[in-house]
Amino acid sequence: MPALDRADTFIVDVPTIRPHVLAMATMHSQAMTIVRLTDSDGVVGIGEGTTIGGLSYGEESPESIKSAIDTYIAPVLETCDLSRVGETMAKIRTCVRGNHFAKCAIETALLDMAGKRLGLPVSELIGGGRVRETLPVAWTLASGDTARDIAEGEAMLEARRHRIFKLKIGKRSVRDDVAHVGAICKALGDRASIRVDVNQNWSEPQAKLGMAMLHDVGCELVEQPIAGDDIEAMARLSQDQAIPLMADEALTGPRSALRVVKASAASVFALKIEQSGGLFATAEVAAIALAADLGLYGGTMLEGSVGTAASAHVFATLPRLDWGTELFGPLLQTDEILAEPLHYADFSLTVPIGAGLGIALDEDKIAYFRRDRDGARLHAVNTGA
Ligand SMILES: O=C(O)C[C@H]1C=CC(=O)O1
Ligand SMILES: [Mn+2]
Repeated sequence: MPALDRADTFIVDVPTIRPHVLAMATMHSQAMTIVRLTDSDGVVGIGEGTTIGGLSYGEESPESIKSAIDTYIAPVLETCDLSRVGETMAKIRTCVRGNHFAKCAIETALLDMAGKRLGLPVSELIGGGRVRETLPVAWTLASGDTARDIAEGEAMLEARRHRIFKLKIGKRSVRDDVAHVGAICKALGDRASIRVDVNQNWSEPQAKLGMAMLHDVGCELVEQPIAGDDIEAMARLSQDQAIPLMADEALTGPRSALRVVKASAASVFALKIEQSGGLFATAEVAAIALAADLGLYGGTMLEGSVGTAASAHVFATLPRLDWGTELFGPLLQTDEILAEPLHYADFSLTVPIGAGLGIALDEDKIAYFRRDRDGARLHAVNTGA
């Protein structure tokens, strides 16, 4: 039986190509907690735990992901047959509550190992297996400046990289935000799909006003306008407003997905592997949405290439992907940590075909960007504020 030989975890900080302005934080770099598991047969698997703006997005931080793995999950792995992914994850769940991002990083690494052992891509080990080779990819316009966002959108269209744009709003007044979205819809809307993400920052009255105004300016979708735990208010908005409401922060795994469906609180689900608690759990969330005839969208926590590849393998198994994906995380970073970058072309990402995740780390880049290599080089700018 393959047992754990080594579990390495390290945080990697890579700068972003420009400030990324969200309602709750402005990012200047991304912090990725990478886990590398090696088993007694020498098989290696990698996974990623990543969030946005330190603790400003969710309940786990890069540091808490690392500490949950090092202190509580690795000792459980030492007692497991690592070739049995489901059994290993079930054992971890009995010892560790919550900590979905950390669990997702581990499950990703175990699936990478399982795929390498079997000679199959991870997408063949999830749900009903792979049904698509490429995924449409949105880009987030979030420079904080309308003219710069329009220029960036034009450049993306010209390069045939993206024709779906998500705008991050919720930081300014509703009217100022809608004016910003309206200007972008006017400039790009006949050639692109324009959506917004409020990241929970509106009250219900603000959301009522904002959603009605956004619909009028040509915006196609509103992601998580209000608090993700206010299912009743999401249901009122979803039923009363013409513009579709997409649930994001409200979805933290299959049970929450069922609650949202039962309340008719959203018409589209943003699927996220980390928020859901892993790749298998994401497939379960998707199954609930499909059974309820909701729209599907492949979301991101702005992971780097490891988490993005893992997400791509899950999204490649979805029979429907009505709203595309936003798996652009690696493109927001100034540098690539893979030996071979993921392939983006023709408005799409190609799902890797090799065994496991089908990717390999560039060890020199990892050595350069590791936070423990030369102290807190980028950490100060990575905490949100
Ligand atoms: O969906 C989120 O809330 C997180 C994220 C996705 C794209 C982006 O720019 O931020
Ligand atoms: Mn979102």
